[in-house]
Amino acid sequence: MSHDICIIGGGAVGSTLAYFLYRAGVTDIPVYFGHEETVRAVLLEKGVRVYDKVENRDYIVPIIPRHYSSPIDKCRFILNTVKAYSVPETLRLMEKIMDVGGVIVMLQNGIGSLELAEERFGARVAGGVVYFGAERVSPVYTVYHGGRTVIAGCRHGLCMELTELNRVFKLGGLEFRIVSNIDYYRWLKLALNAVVNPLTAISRSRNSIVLSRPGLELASLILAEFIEVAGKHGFRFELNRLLEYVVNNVRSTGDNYSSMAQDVLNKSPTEIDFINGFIAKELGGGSSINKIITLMIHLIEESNKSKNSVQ
Ligand SMILES: NC(=O)C1=CN([C@@H]2O[C@H](COP(=O)(O)OP(=O)(O)OC[C@H]3O[C@@H](n4cnc5c(N)ncnc54)[C@H](O)[C@@H]3O)[C@@H](O)[C@H]2O)C=CC1
Ligand SMILES: CC(C)(CO)C(=O)C(=O)O
Repeated sequence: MSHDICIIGGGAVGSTLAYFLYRAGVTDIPVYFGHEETVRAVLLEKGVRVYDKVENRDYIVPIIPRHYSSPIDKCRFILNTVKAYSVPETLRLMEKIMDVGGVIVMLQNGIGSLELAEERFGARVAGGVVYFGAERVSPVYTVYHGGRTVIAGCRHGLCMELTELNRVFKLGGLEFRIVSNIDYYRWLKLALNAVVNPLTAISRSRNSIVLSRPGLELASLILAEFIEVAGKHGFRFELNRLLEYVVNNVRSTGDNYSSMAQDVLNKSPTEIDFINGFIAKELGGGSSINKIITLMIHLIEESNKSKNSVQ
């Protein structure tokens, strides 16, 4: 079956994107899930439920649920919204469902997922950074907490096809902005996630915890190292402006549990190696704050796996 837009990963971000497409009048979006039970639950609900906290309204978003092991569509655009650690499992699926001339948009936080997809699909891949907060309350229920922007672009060429996504998402109320320097925006987003995600995961708190005194002190320490690493890659950032950017973004998603806090609360693996772990590695070893934070999150992951964890 031929479709314009398909989504891989019907979690918080995938469901929210399906919601904005639904608002634009697109109702036949195949969404690929990781579990058969979720496919059945979506069929039963006749869609995924999305609560728009900004509007204080609940929606059943009609989608076509698929299991990732049964790739039966041909898609012009593939929006990949699985977690970074699940991306390798989706490479074969993307190969099967990408139409001739199709474009993949990799929307994971951190560094590594876009690179992996580019290795396989070359210039047919775009990167995207998501500036909204969404919480997966159950496999078929997502709360959208606010923020209305996705920034996307290709690293090898212009990807003019993306203008079509810009048009359709705009109709639904989401700004899908296309840029020629997507790497700059990926680094900027890395700064935000390096602060918000581990601090909320360690404290098991909503994003607004970052605005507390110790939150902001830790943010400065994390960002100082981030600036050093970004500089080595040719991106210059200034600490006070980065802190201001983090504070503004935390304010607009303050009620959200970051994706990493959700992972920790759900006892799932986290994306720490793609975020703070990446920064620590690029610093070249030693006992950096990003290294310590990475180890702390790994410790929490271990504790979540073991019986020692307090329920
Ligand atoms: N939740 C948020 O507020 C934000 C999340 N992000 C980023 O977006 C990405 C997705 O995050 P979330 O939506 O929060 O994650 P999530 O955990 O809610 O959703 C991921 C979905 O992918 C599915 N999945 C796993 N393996 C799969 C496979 N092989 N095939 C198909 N589906 C598979 C899972 O079952 C799940 O439904 C992450 O990189 C995250 O860091 C970025 C900005 C905001
Ligand atoms: C923007 C933010 C911090 C929203 O929670 C996010 O990217 C995430 O949760 O991973």
